[in-house]
Amino acid sequence: MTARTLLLVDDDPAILRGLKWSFDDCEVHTASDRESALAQVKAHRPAVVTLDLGLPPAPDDAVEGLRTLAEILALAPETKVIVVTGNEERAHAVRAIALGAYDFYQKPIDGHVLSLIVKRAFNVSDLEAENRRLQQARDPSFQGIVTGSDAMLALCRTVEKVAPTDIGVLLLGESGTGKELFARALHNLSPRRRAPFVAINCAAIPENLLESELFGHERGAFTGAVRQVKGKIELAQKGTLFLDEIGDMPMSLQVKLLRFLQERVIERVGGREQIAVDVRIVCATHQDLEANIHSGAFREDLFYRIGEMALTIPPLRDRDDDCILLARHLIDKFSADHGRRKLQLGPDAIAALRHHRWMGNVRELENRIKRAVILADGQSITAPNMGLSVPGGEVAEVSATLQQARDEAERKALSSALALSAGNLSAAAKILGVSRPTIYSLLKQHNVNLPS
Ligand SMILES: Nc1ncnc2c1ncn2[C@@H]1O[C@H](COP(=O)(O)OP(=O)(O)OP(=O)(O)O)[C@@H](O)[C@H]1O
Repeated sequence: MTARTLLLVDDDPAILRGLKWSFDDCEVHTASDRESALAQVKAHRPAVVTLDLGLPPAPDDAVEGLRTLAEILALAPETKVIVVTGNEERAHAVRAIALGAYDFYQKPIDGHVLSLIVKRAFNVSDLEAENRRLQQARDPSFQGIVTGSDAMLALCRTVEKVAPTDIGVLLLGESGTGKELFARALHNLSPRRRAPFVAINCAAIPENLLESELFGHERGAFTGAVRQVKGKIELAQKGTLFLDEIGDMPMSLQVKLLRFLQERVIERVGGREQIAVDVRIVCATHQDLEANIHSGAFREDLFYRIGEMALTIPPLRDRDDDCILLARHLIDKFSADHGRRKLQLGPDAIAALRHHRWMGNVRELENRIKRAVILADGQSITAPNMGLSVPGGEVAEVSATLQQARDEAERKALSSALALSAGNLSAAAKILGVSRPTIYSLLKQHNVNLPS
Protein backbone atom coordinates (compact mmCIF):
# COMPACT_ATOMS: atom_id res chain seq x y z
CA MET A 1 0.00 0.00 0.00
CA THR A 2 1.39 3.43 -0.91
CA ALA A 3 1.97 5.88 1.95
CA ARG A 4 -0.61 8.60 2.48
CA THR A 5 0.66 11.95 1.22
CA LEU A 6 0.52 14.88 3.62
CA LEU A 7 1.57 18.50 3.11
CA LEU A 8 2.40 20.67 6.13
CA VAL A 9 2.32 24.43 5.50
CA ASP A 10 3.78 26.70 8.20
CA ASP A 11 6.26 29.59 8.16
CA ASP A 12 7.94 28.37 11.37
CA PRO A 13 10.67 25.79 10.52
CA ALA A 14 10.73 24.53 14.12
CA ILE A 15 7.01 23.67 13.98
CA LEU A 16 7.47 21.91 10.63
CA ARG A 17 10.37 19.85 12.03
CA GLY A 18 8.36 18.89 15.10
CA LEU A 19 5.25 17.95 13.13
CA LYS A 20 7.20 15.81 10.69
CA TRP A 21 7.99 13.45 13.59
CA SER A 22 4.29 13.05 14.40
CA PHE A 23 3.55 11.76 10.90
CA ASP A 24 6.33 9.28 10.27
CA ASP A 25 3.83 6.81 8.72
CA CYS A 26 2.99 9.35 5.96
CA GLU A 27 4.86 10.68 2.97
CA VAL A 28 5.33 14.23 4.33
CA HIS A 29 6.11 17.36 2.30
CA THR A 30 6.50 20.84 3.73
CA ALA A 31 6.06 24.42 2.54
CA SER A 32 6.52 27.76 4.24
CA ASP A 33 4.56 30.14 2.00
CA ARG A 34 1.74 30.24 -0.53
CA GLU A 35 3.85 29.73 -3.63
CA SER A 36 5.77 26.75 -2.33
CA ALA A 37 2.54 25.26 -0.95
CA LEU A 38 0.88 25.44 -4.38
CA ALA A 39 3.98 24.00 -6.04
CA GLN A 40 3.93 21.04 -3.59
CA VAL A 41 0.20 20.46 -4.22
CA LYS A 42 0.85 20.37 -7.97
CA ALA A 43 3.83 18.07 -7.60
CA HIS A 44 2.58 15.58 -4.98
CA ARG A 45 -1.23 15.84 -4.90
CA PRO A 46 -1.43 15.40 -1.10
CA ALA A 47 -4.76 14.01 0.15
CA VAL A 48 -4.47 16.11 3.31
CA VAL A 49 -2.90 19.52 3.99
CA THR A 50 -2.40 21.28 7.32
CA LEU A 51 -2.29 25.00 6.67
CA ASP A 52 -1.21 27.70 9.11
CA LEU A 53 -3.32 30.73 8.17
CA GLY A 54 -0.64 33.21 9.27
CA LEU A 55 1.70 33.09 6.28
CA PRO A 56 4.27 35.65 5.03
CA PRO A 57 4.26 38.41 3.94
CA ALA A 58 1.49 39.09 6.54
CA PRO A 59 1.88 36.42 9.24
CA ASP A 60 -0.29 38.40 11.65
CA ASP A 61 -3.48 38.23 9.67
CA ALA A 62 -5.15 35.42 7.73
CA VAL A 63 -5.31 37.03 4.27
CA GLU A 64 -2.44 35.07 2.74
CA GLY A 65 -3.51 31.84 4.43
CA LEU A 66 -7.12 32.11 3.20
CA ARG A 67 -5.87 32.91 -0.28
CA THR A 68 -3.64 29.84 -0.18
CA LEU A 69 -6.60 27.75 0.95
CA ALA A 70 -8.79 28.95 -1.92
CA GLU A 71 -6.04 28.32 -4.46
CA ILE A 72 -5.31 24.81 -3.16
CA LEU A 73 -9.02 23.92 -3.41
CA ALA A 74 -9.28 25.40 -6.89
CA LEU A 75 -6.31 23.27 -7.94
CA ALA A 76 -7.32 20.06 -6.17
CA PRO A 77 -10.93 20.29 -4.85
CA GLU A 78 -10.84 16.85 -3.25
CA THR A 79 -7.98 17.84 -0.90
CA LYS A 80 -8.83 17.86 2.80
CA VAL A 81 -7.34 21.07 4.20
CA ILE A 82 -7.09 21.46 7.99
CA VAL A 83 -6.42 25.10 8.84
CA VAL A 84 -4.35 25.93 11.89
CA THR A 85 -5.15 29.24 13.60
CA GLY A 86 -4.07 31.21 16.66
CA ASN A 87 -6.15 30.92 19.78
CA GLU A 88 -7.95 34.21 19.25
CA GLU A 89 -8.73 33.66 15.61
CA ARG A 90 -11.98 31.75 15.60
CA ALA A 91 -13.51 34.09 13.01
CA HIS A 92 -10.72 33.19 10.57
CA ALA A 93 -11.37 29.51 11.16
CA VAL A 94 -15.06 29.97 10.40
CA ARG A 95 -14.23 31.84 7.18
CA ALA A 96 -11.87 29.05 6.20
CA ILE A 97 -14.58 26.42 6.71
CA ALA A 98 -16.98 28.51 4.61
CA LEU A 99 -14.35 28.55 1.86
CA GLY A 100 -14.21 24.77 1.88
CA ALA A 101 -11.62 23.81 4.53
CA TYR A 102 -12.25 20.34 5.93
CA ASP A 103 -11.58 21.22 9.60
CA PHE A 104 -9.70 23.67 11.82
CA TYR A 105 -7.32 23.34 14.73
CA GLN A 106 -6.38 26.03 17.23
CA LYS A 107 -2.84 26.56 18.47
CA PRO A 108 -0.90 25.70 20.58
CA ILE A 109 -0.22 22.58 18.56
CA ASP A 110 -0.56 19.25 20.31
CA GLY A 111 1.01 16.69 17.92
CA HIS A 112 -1.15 13.85 19.25
CA VAL A 113 -4.49 15.68 18.79
CA LEU A 114 -3.51 17.03 15.38
CA SER A 115 -2.46 13.58 14.20
CA LEU A 116 -5.93 12.24 15.15
CA ILE A 117 -7.59 14.99 13.09
CA VAL A 118 -5.25 14.29 10.16
CA LYS A 119 -5.92 10.56 10.37
CA ARG A 120 -9.67 11.16 10.23
CA ALA A 121 -9.20 13.45 7.22
CA PHE A 122 -7.26 10.68 5.44
CA ASN A 123 -10.06 8.23 6.18
CA VAL A 124 -12.68 10.59 4.73
CA SER A 125 -10.47 11.19 1.71
CA ASP A 126 -10.07 7.42 1.16
CA LEU A 127 -13.83 6.90 1.39
CA GLU A 128 -14.51 9.68 -1.10
CA ALA A 129 -11.93 8.30 -3.53
CA GLU A 130 -13.50 4.85 -3.26
CA ASN A 131 -16.93 6.36 -3.85
CA ARG A 132 -15.71 8.16 -6.98
CA ARG A 133 -14.14 4.94 -8.24
CA LEU A 134 -17.36 2.97 -7.70
CA GLN A 135 -19.44 5.65 -9.40
CA GLN A 136 -17.17 5.59 -12.43
CA ALA A 137 -17.19 1.80 -12.55
CA ARG A 138 -20.99 1.76 -12.51
CA ASP A 139 -21.06 4.26 -15.42
CA PRO A 140 -24.66 5.42 -15.21
CA SER A 141 -24.67 6.45 -18.83
CA PHE A 142 -25.95 4.44 -21.82
CA GLN A 143 -25.40 6.27 -25.10
CA GLY A 144 -25.33 9.54 -23.14
CA ILE A 145 -28.55 8.59 -21.32
CA VAL A 146 -27.91 9.04 -17.61
CA THR A 147 -30.33 7.06 -15.47
CA GLY A 148 -30.65 4.74 -12.51
CA SER A 149 -34.41 4.25 -12.78
CA ASP A 150 -35.68 0.72 -13.38
CA ALA A 151 -38.22 1.87 -15.99
CA MET A 152 -35.54 3.78 -17.93
CA LEU A 153 -33.03 0.92 -17.71
CA ALA A 154 -35.67 -1.44 -19.10
CA LEU A 155 -36.22 1.05 -21.92
CA CYS A 156 -32.48 1.13 -22.66
CA ARG A 157 -32.48 -2.68 -22.91
CA THR A 158 -35.41 -2.54 -25.35
CA VAL A 159 -33.58 0.07 -27.43
CA GLU A 160 -30.54 -2.23 -27.62
CA LYS A 161 -32.75 -5.02 -28.96
CA VAL A 162 -34.73 -2.89 -31.40
CA ALA A 163 -31.86 -0.79 -32.76
CA PRO A 164 -30.38 -3.39 -35.16
CA THR A 165 -33.78 -3.87 -36.86
CA ASP A 166 -35.61 -1.50 -39.23
CA ILE A 167 -38.82 -1.60 -37.22
CA GLY A 168 -40.67 1.74 -37.06
CA VAL A 169 -40.18 3.17 -33.56
CA LEU A 170 -42.46 5.82 -32.11
CA LEU A 171 -41.04 7.58 -29.05
CA LEU A 172 -43.68 8.98 -26.73
CA GLY A 173 -43.08 11.26 -23.79
CA GLU A 174 -43.40 14.76 -22.44
CA SER A 175 -41.22 17.52 -23.80
CA GLY A 176 -37.62 17.33 -22.62
CA THR A 177 -37.73 13.68 -21.52
CA GLY A 178 -34.96 12.67 -23.93
CA LYS A 179 -36.83 11.48 -27.03
CA GLU A 180 -34.14 12.78 -29.38
CA LEU A 181 -31.45 11.18 -27.22
CA PHE A 182 -33.20 7.82 -27.58
CA ALA A 183 -33.61 8.34 -31.33
CA ARG A 184 -29.85 8.93 -31.58
CA ALA A 185 -29.20 5.82 -29.49
CA LEU A 186 -31.35 3.79 -31.90
CA HIS A 187 -29.25 5.13 -34.77
CA ASN A 188 -25.87 4.73 -33.07
CA LEU A 189 -26.59 1.12 -32.14
CA SER A 190 -27.84 0.22 -35.62
CA PRO A 191 -25.94 -0.94 -38.71
CA ARG A 192 -26.79 2.51 -40.14
CA ARG A 193 -24.57 4.34 -37.63
CA ARG A 194 -21.96 5.37 -40.22
CA ALA A 195 -24.62 7.03 -42.41
CA PRO A 196 -26.32 10.33 -41.42
CA PHE A 197 -28.76 10.88 -38.55
CA VAL A 198 -31.06 13.65 -39.77
CA ALA A 199 -33.58 15.28 -37.43
CA ILE A 200 -36.51 17.49 -38.36
CA ASN A 201 -39.02 19.09 -36.01
CA CYS A 202 -42.38 19.02 -37.76
CA ALA A 203 -43.86 21.59 -35.34
CA ALA A 204 -41.11 24.15 -35.88
CA ILE A 205 -41.50 24.50 -39.66
CA PRO A 206 -44.45 26.33 -41.26
CA GLU A 207 -46.82 24.01 -43.10
CA ASN A 208 -46.06 25.47 -46.55
CA LEU A 209 -42.31 24.86 -46.13
CA LEU A 210 -42.42 21.46 -44.49
CA GLU A 211 -43.09 19.56 -47.71
CA SER A 212 -40.00 20.91 -49.44
CA GLU A 213 -37.94 20.47 -46.24
CA LEU A 214 -38.86 16.80 -46.22
CA PHE A 215 -38.94 15.93 -49.90
CA GLY A 216 -36.70 18.65 -51.39
CA HIS A 217 -37.51 20.72 -54.46
CA GLU A 218 -36.38 21.28 -58.03
CA ARG A 219 -35.20 24.62 -59.35
CA GLY A 220 -38.18 26.80 -60.27
CA ALA A 221 -40.65 24.63 -58.33
CA PHE A 222 -42.01 27.77 -56.64
CA THR A 223 -41.15 31.46 -56.36
CA GLY A 224 -37.77 31.70 -54.74
CA ALA A 225 -36.68 28.15 -55.63
CA VAL A 226 -33.53 29.29 -57.39
CA ARG A 227 -31.74 25.95 -57.21
CA GLN A 228 -32.39 22.29 -56.64
CA VAL A 229 -32.45 21.36 -52.92
CA LYS A 230 -32.45 17.86 -51.48
CA GLY A 231 -34.94 17.17 -48.68
CA LYS A 232 -34.22 15.70 -45.28
CA ILE A 233 -35.46 12.26 -46.33
CA GLU A 234 -32.93 12.14 -49.15
CA LEU A 235 -30.17 13.58 -46.94
CA ALA A 236 -30.69 10.71 -44.53
CA GLN A 237 -29.97 8.14 -47.29
CA LYS A 238 -28.81 4.84 -45.70
CA GLY A 239 -29.16 6.43 -42.25
CA THR A 240 -31.95 7.43 -39.87
CA LEU A 241 -34.55 10.17 -40.24
CA PHE A 242 -35.91 11.44 -36.93
CA LEU A 243 -39.33 13.06 -37.31
CA ASP A 244 -39.86 14.97 -34.08
CA GLU A 245 -43.34 16.20 -33.15
CA ILE A 246 -44.94 13.98 -35.80
CA GLY A 247 -48.32 14.75 -34.19
CA ASP A 248 -48.04 18.26 -35.65
CA MET A 249 -47.65 17.05 -39.23
CA PRO A 250 -50.45 18.44 -41.44
CA MET A 251 -52.85 15.92 -43.02
CA SER A 252 -51.68 16.59 -46.58
CA LEU A 253 -48.13 15.64 -45.64
CA GLN A 254 -49.22 12.63 -43.64
CA VAL A 255 -50.57 11.19 -46.91
CA LYS A 256 -47.26 11.84 -48.71
CA LEU A 257 -45.22 10.39 -45.86
CA LEU A 258 -47.36 7.26 -45.79
CA ARG A 259 -46.85 6.83 -49.51
CA PHE A 260 -43.11 7.13 -49.04
CA LEU A 261 -43.15 4.55 -46.23
CA GLN A 262 -45.03 2.13 -48.47
CA GLU A 263 -43.07 2.64 -51.67
CA ARG A 264 -39.73 3.93 -50.38
CA VAL A 265 -39.41 6.44 -53.22
CA ILE A 266 -39.76 10.21 -53.17
CA GLU A 267 -40.43 12.90 -55.71
CA ARG A 268 -38.96 16.33 -55.05
CA VAL A 269 -41.47 19.21 -55.15
CA GLY A 270 -41.73 20.32 -58.78
CA GLY A 271 -39.93 17.20 -59.99
CA ARG A 272 -41.02 14.03 -61.73
CA GLU A 273 -38.10 11.74 -61.07
CA GLN A 274 -38.73 8.94 -58.60
CA ILE A 275 -35.79 8.65 -56.24
CA ALA A 276 -35.34 5.51 -54.16
CA VAL A 277 -34.35 6.27 -50.58
CA ASP A 278 -33.34 3.75 -47.94
CA VAL A 279 -33.85 5.29 -44.50
CA ARG A 280 -35.02 4.16 -41.15
CA ILE A 281 -37.74 6.37 -39.73
CA VAL A 282 -37.93 7.09 -36.01
CA CYS A 283 -40.77 9.38 -34.89
CA ALA A 284 -41.55 11.16 -31.65
CA THR A 285 -44.38 13.14 -30.16
CA HIS A 286 -45.60 14.47 -26.84
CA GLN A 287 -49.17 14.32 -28.15
CA ASP A 288 -51.73 11.58 -27.61
CA LEU A 289 -51.86 10.26 -31.19
CA GLU A 290 -54.73 7.89 -30.51
CA ALA A 291 -56.82 10.86 -29.37
CA ASN A 292 -55.72 12.72 -32.51
CA ILE A 293 -56.89 9.76 -34.60
CA HIS A 294 -60.29 9.92 -32.92
CA SER A 295 -60.57 13.64 -33.58
CA GLY A 296 -59.55 13.12 -37.21
CA ALA A 297 -56.24 15.00 -36.91
CA PHE A 298 -53.97 11.99 -37.46
CA ARG A 299 -54.21 9.11 -39.94
CA GLU A 300 -54.66 5.73 -38.35
CA ASP A 301 -52.81 3.88 -41.15
CA LEU A 302 -49.79 6.18 -40.71
CA PHE A 303 -49.91 5.65 -36.94
CA TYR A 304 -49.58 1.88 -37.36
CA ARG A 305 -46.77 2.32 -39.92
CA ILE A 306 -44.61 4.60 -37.78
CA GLY A 307 -45.48 2.99 -34.48
CA GLU A 308 -44.69 -0.66 -35.08
CA MET A 309 -43.14 -0.33 -31.66
CA ALA A 310 -44.12 2.52 -29.34
CA LEU A 311 -41.75 3.31 -26.50
CA THR A 312 -42.93 5.59 -23.72
CA ILE A 313 -40.26 7.60 -21.92
CA PRO A 314 -41.37 8.33 -18.36
CA PRO A 315 -41.35 11.93 -17.12
CA LEU A 316 -38.44 12.85 -14.87
CA ARG A 317 -40.67 13.07 -11.77
CA ASP A 318 -41.48 9.34 -12.14
CA ARG A 319 -37.85 8.20 -12.37
CA ASP A 320 -36.86 7.45 -8.78
CA ASP A 321 -33.91 9.70 -7.88
CA ASP A 322 -32.81 10.41 -11.47
CA CYS A 323 -33.12 14.15 -10.83
CA ILE A 324 -30.25 13.87 -8.32
CA LEU A 325 -28.15 11.57 -10.52
CA LEU A 326 -28.67 13.83 -13.53
CA ALA A 327 -28.05 16.98 -11.49
CA ARG A 328 -24.64 15.62 -10.39
CA HIS A 329 -23.82 14.61 -13.97
CA LEU A 330 -24.80 18.05 -15.27
CA ILE A 331 -22.92 19.87 -12.50
CA ASP A 332 -19.72 18.05 -13.53
CA LYS A 333 -20.37 18.85 -17.18
CA PHE A 334 -21.14 22.54 -16.72
CA SER A 335 -18.41 23.04 -14.09
CA ALA A 336 -15.88 21.73 -16.60
CA ASP A 337 -17.38 24.00 -19.32
CA HIS A 338 -17.04 27.06 -17.05
CA GLY A 339 -13.62 26.08 -15.71
CA ARG A 340 -15.08 25.88 -12.20
CA ARG A 341 -13.95 23.43 -9.60
CA LYS A 342 -16.27 20.58 -8.79
CA LEU A 343 -19.38 21.69 -6.91
CA GLN A 344 -21.50 19.61 -4.55
CA LEU A 345 -25.27 19.60 -4.04
CA GLY A 346 -26.20 21.08 -0.66
CA PRO A 347 -28.88 19.29 1.43
CA ASP A 348 -31.47 22.01 0.68
CA ALA A 349 -30.73 21.59 -3.05
CA ILE A 350 -31.30 17.83 -2.84
CA ALA A 351 -34.61 18.35 -1.03
CA ALA A 352 -35.71 20.95 -3.57
CA LEU A 353 -34.74 18.74 -6.54
CA ARG A 354 -36.80 15.88 -5.12
CA HIS A 355 -39.77 18.10 -4.38
CA HIS A 356 -39.96 19.93 -7.71
CA ARG A 357 -42.45 18.66 -10.34
CA TRP A 358 -40.11 18.98 -13.38
CA MET A 359 -42.78 19.84 -15.92
CA GLY A 360 -39.97 20.68 -18.38
CA ASN A 361 -38.17 17.41 -17.55
CA VAL A 362 -34.43 17.05 -18.22
CA ARG A 363 -34.29 20.21 -20.32
CA GLU A 364 -35.61 22.22 -17.36
CA LEU A 365 -33.10 20.52 -15.06
CA GLU A 366 -30.29 21.36 -17.50
CA ASN A 367 -31.27 25.03 -17.46
CA ARG A 368 -31.53 25.20 -13.69
CA ILE A 369 -28.16 23.50 -13.15
CA LYS A 370 -26.49 25.70 -15.77
CA ARG A 371 -27.54 28.84 -13.89
CA ALA A 372 -26.71 27.30 -10.50
CA VAL A 373 -23.13 26.49 -11.56
CA ILE A 374 -22.67 30.14 -12.50
CA LEU A 375 -24.34 31.54 -9.36
CA ALA A 376 -22.96 29.18 -6.70
CA ASP A 377 -20.62 30.66 -4.08
CA GLY A 378 -18.24 28.33 -2.26
CA GLN A 379 -18.35 24.58 -2.80
CA SER A 380 -22.08 23.83 -2.79
CA ILE A 381 -25.08 24.52 -4.96
CA THR A 382 -28.12 25.69 -2.99
CA ALA A 383 -31.82 25.54 -3.83
CA PRO A 384 -31.98 29.31 -4.54
CA ASN A 385 -29.01 28.95 -6.93
CA MET A 386 -31.31 26.73 -9.03
CA GLY A 387 -34.25 29.13 -8.65
CA LEU A 388 -36.06 26.56 -6.49
CA SER A 389 -37.54 27.07 -3.06
CA VAL A 390 -36.95 24.71 -0.18
CA PRO A 391 -40.20 23.06 0.80
CA GLY A 392 -41.00 23.22 4.53
CA GLY A 393 -39.47 20.34 6.42
CA GLU A 394 -37.92 18.84 3.30
CA VAL A 395 -34.36 19.23 4.52
CA ALA A 396 -35.23 16.89 7.34
CA GLU A 397 -36.51 14.44 4.77
CA VAL A 398 -33.03 14.04 3.36
CA SER A 399 -32.01 12.28 6.49
CA ALA A 400 -35.07 10.04 6.50
CA THR A 401 -34.21 6.38 6.32
CA LEU A 402 -34.51 4.57 3.01
CA GLN A 403 -37.36 2.54 4.45
CA GLN A 404 -39.29 5.71 5.39
CA ALA A 405 -38.74 7.09 1.89
CA ARG A 406 -39.94 3.83 0.30
CA ASP A 407 -43.01 3.68 2.52
CA GLU A 408 -43.91 7.24 1.63
CA ALA A 409 -43.45 6.58 -2.12
CA GLU A 410 -45.53 3.41 -1.89
CA ARG A 411 -48.31 5.22 -0.06
CA LYS A 412 -48.34 8.04 -2.64
CA ALA A 413 -48.40 5.59 -5.59
CA LEU A 414 -51.24 3.69 -3.97
CA SER A 415 -53.31 6.83 -3.40
CA SER A 416 -52.76 8.03 -6.99
CA ALA A 417 -53.70 4.64 -8.44
CA LEU A 418 -56.89 4.58 -6.36
CA ALA A 419 -57.74 8.12 -7.43
CA LEU A 420 -57.10 7.31 -11.11
CA SER A 421 -59.17 4.14 -10.96
CA ALA A 422 -61.94 5.85 -8.97
CA GLY A 423 -61.54 3.25 -6.24
CA ASN A 424 -61.77 0.23 -8.54
CA LEU A 425 -59.29 -2.19 -6.95
CA SER A 426 -58.75 -4.34 -10.06
CA ALA A 427 -57.97 -1.24 -12.12
CA ALA A 428 -55.69 0.14 -9.40
CA ALA A 429 -53.86 -3.20 -9.22
CA LYS A 430 -53.37 -3.07 -12.99
CA ILE A 431 -51.98 0.48 -12.86
CA LEU A 432 -49.49 -0.51 -10.19
CA GLY A 433 -48.65 -3.85 -11.84
CA VAL A 434 -49.55 -5.87 -8.73
CA SER A 435 -52.21 -8.46 -7.86
CA ARG A 436 -55.50 -7.69 -6.10
CA PRO A 437 -54.39 -9.46 -2.87
CA THR A 438 -51.27 -7.23 -2.87
CA ILE A 439 -53.49 -4.14 -3.14
CA TYR A 440 -55.48 -5.32 -0.12
CA SER A 441 -52.37 -5.82 1.96
CA LEU A 442 -50.99 -2.41 0.86
CA LEU A 443 -54.26 -0.70 1.84
CA LYS A 444 -54.02 -2.29 5.25
CA GLN A 445 -50.31 -1.60 5.67
CA HIS A 446 -50.63 2.08 4.81
CA ASN A 447 -54.02 2.56 6.43
CA VAL A 448 -55.43 4.02 3.20
CA ASN A 449 -59.19 4.29 2.80
CA LEU A 450 -60.94 3.78 -0.53
CA PRO A 451 -62.19 7.02 -2.10
CA SER A 452 -65.93 7.39 -1.55
N1 LIG B 1 -31.40 10.67 -19.42
C1 LIG B 1 -30.68 11.71 -19.87
N2 LIG B 1 -29.37 11.79 -19.61
C2 LIG B 1 -28.65 12.86 -20.01
N3 LIG B 1 -29.15 13.90 -20.69
C3 LIG B 1 -30.45 13.86 -21.00
C4 LIG B 1 -31.27 12.77 -20.62
N4 LIG B 1 -32.52 13.02 -21.08
C5 LIG B 1 -32.47 14.19 -21.70
N5 LIG B 1 -31.24 14.71 -21.68
C6 LIG B 1 -30.82 16.01 -22.23
O1 LIG B 1 -31.93 16.89 -22.06
C7 LIG B 1 -32.14 17.71 -23.21
C8 LIG B 1 -33.52 17.43 -23.77
O2 LIG B 1 -33.53 16.12 -24.32
P1 LIG B 1 -34.19 15.79 -25.76
O3 LIG B 1 -34.04 16.95 -26.70
O4 LIG B 1 -33.72 14.46 -26.19
O5 LIG B 1 -35.71 15.72 -25.26
P2 LIG B 1 -37.01 15.60 -26.16
O6 LIG B 1 -37.94 14.70 -25.42
O7 LIG B 1 -36.66 15.23 -27.56
O8 LIG B 1 -37.57 17.07 -26.09
P3 LIG B 1 -38.65 17.79 -27.09
O9 LIG B 1 -39.87 16.92 -27.05
O10 LIG B 1 -38.88 19.10 -26.42
O11 LIG B 1 -38.01 17.86 -28.41
C9 LIG B 1 -31.02 17.36 -24.16
O12 LIG B 1 -29.97 18.29 -23.98
C10 LIG B 1 -30.58 15.98 -23.75
O13 LIG B 1 -29.22 15.74 -24.05
